[in-house]
Amino acid sequence: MKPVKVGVLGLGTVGGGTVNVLKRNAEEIARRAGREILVSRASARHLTQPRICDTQGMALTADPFEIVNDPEIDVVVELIGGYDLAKQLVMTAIANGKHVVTANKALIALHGNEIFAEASRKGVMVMFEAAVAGGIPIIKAIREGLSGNRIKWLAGIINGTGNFILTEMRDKGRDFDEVLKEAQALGYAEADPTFDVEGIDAGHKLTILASIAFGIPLQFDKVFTEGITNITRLDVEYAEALGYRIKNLGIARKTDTGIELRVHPTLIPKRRLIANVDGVMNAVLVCGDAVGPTLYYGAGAGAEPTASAVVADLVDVVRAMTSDPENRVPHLAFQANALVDTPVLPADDIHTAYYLRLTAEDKPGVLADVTRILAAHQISIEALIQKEPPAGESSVPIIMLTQQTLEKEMNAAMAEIEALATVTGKVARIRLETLG
Ligand SMILES: NC(=O)C1=CN([C@@H]2O[C@H](COP(=O)(O)OP(=O)(O)OC[C@H]3O[C@@H](n4cnc5c(N)ncnc54)[C@H](O)[C@@H]3O)[C@@H](O)[C@H]2O)C=CC1
Ligand SMILES: N[C@@H](CC=O)C(=O)O
Ligand code: NA
Repeated sequence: MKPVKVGVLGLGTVGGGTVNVLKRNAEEIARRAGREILVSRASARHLTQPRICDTQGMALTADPFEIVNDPEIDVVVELIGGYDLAKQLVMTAIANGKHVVTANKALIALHGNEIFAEASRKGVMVMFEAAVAGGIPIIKAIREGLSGNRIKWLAGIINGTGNFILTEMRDKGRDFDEVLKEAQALGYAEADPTFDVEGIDAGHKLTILASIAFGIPLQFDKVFTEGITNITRLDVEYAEALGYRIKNLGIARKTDTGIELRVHPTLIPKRRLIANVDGVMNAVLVCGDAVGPTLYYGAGAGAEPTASAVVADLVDVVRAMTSDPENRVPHLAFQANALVDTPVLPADDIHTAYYLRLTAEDKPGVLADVTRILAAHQISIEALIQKEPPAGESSVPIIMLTQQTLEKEMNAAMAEIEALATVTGKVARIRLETLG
C-alpha cells in the first residue's frame, strides 16, 4: 500500500519532536497504522535555521499554503500555533478534503465549532489530542473510555508551565520570573507566556474538555480565569501548615442549574494524589457516575510528550481514513446534537470553599467584626489561625478556611471586611476544593 503523505506546518518544539518520533519509531507506527506514515513536506519560517529534527527526505517550504493546497498531501499537521494564520490553513486544508491533526488548543477553543462543522460537511477528521494535557491521552479517555458515563465533574492540572513555576517556588524558593524563563527555554511555555500564567491556556484546554465531557458547544468566553501571579510564598506556607497544597486547577462541574467552568489557584488536601503532581507533569481527575473518580497523569508539555499525542492522532486518522465518514468517531462526539440549552454558569454562581488571609490590627473585637460579616453572608468558618504580631508591629495576619458558599456572597463579604478601619489592604482569597 502507498504511504500516507503528511505535511507538517511548523518545525518548532512540537513539530521537531513529531518528526523525530515518526522517524525513530517508523516501523512500529506503520505496523499499528496499517500503512507507512511519511512526512513528505514541511513548512518552516526560516528554512536554514538549526532545528531539533532531521529534515532529510522532506521538501521544505516557507509558504505553508503550498502544503495545504498540495493534492499529494493526505493529512496536514498544524503546529504553528496562534489563531488567524492557523485557522486559515486548517480551513483551507479541510476545504481541500485533507484530514487535520493539531496541537493548537487556542484555535480549537475559539474556532472549533466552525472548524468541526466544516470538517463534518467535508467528511474529514480533525484530531486534537495534543491540545489538552500534552502526552496524556485524556481526549481519548473521556470520549472513548468513559463514554458510558454521565460525567459529574473533572478537575485538572492542565498547564505544565504554571505547575513547574509553582513547584519550583514551593520546593526551592525560586523567583517567579526566573522559573518562567527556564520554562520558556525548555519549550514548555506558549509563544505569549501570559497565556500560561494568567490561566488562559488552561482555560482553552478546559473549554475543550468540558465540551467533550458534557456535550456542550465550545465556549471559551464563559470560562472564569484567574492566574497564578498573585500567589505569595506566605500563602504557600500557610496552606502547607493547614494540610493543603496550592495547585492551579481547571475545574468543570455539572450542577442542577448549569456548568461551572473555572481556572484558578486552588487549595487541595495534601493527601490527594493530584496534590503531589509536580513540575511540568499534568494530571486530570474525571468523575463519572458509573466509574467514580479516575485519574490520568503524564507530561503536559515538551517536544516528545506532545509529539506522542500528535503521532497517536496520525495513527488514528490513518486507521480510519478508509472507513465510511459516517462510521468514524465524530469530532466532539455530539456535534449534531450539542446541548445548547445547558448554560455555563456566571462566576457569581460558583460554589466552593475558600482560604482567606487578611492583615488586621491586634485589638479586641477585630476578629468578632470579621466573623460577624461572614455570618451575615451565611459563610461558616472551618478553621482559623491568628498569628502573634511580628516584634514591633501592631498588625497580625489572620488566616481562615471557610465552608462552601456562593462566590457572590464571598465577594460581598470581602468588600465589607476590606472596608473595616481595622483591616489593612486587600483580603487574599484562594478557592479550596476537597476533590472527594
Ligand atoms: N510546546 C509544548 O509543550 C506544547 C505546545 N502545544 C501547541 O503546539 C503548537 C506549537 O507549539 P510549539 O512547538 O511549542 O511552538 P514553537 O514556537 O516552538 O513552534 C512553532 C513553529 O512554527 C513556525 N512558524 C510560525 N509561523 C510560521 C509560518 N507562517 N510558516 C511556517 N512556520 C511558521 C515557527 O517558526 C516555529 O518554529 C502551539 O499551538 C502550542 O500551543 C501543545 C502542547 C504542548
Ligand atoms: N504551554 C503549555 C504547553 C502545553 O500545552 C503548558 O505549559 O502546558
Ligand atoms: Na493529550
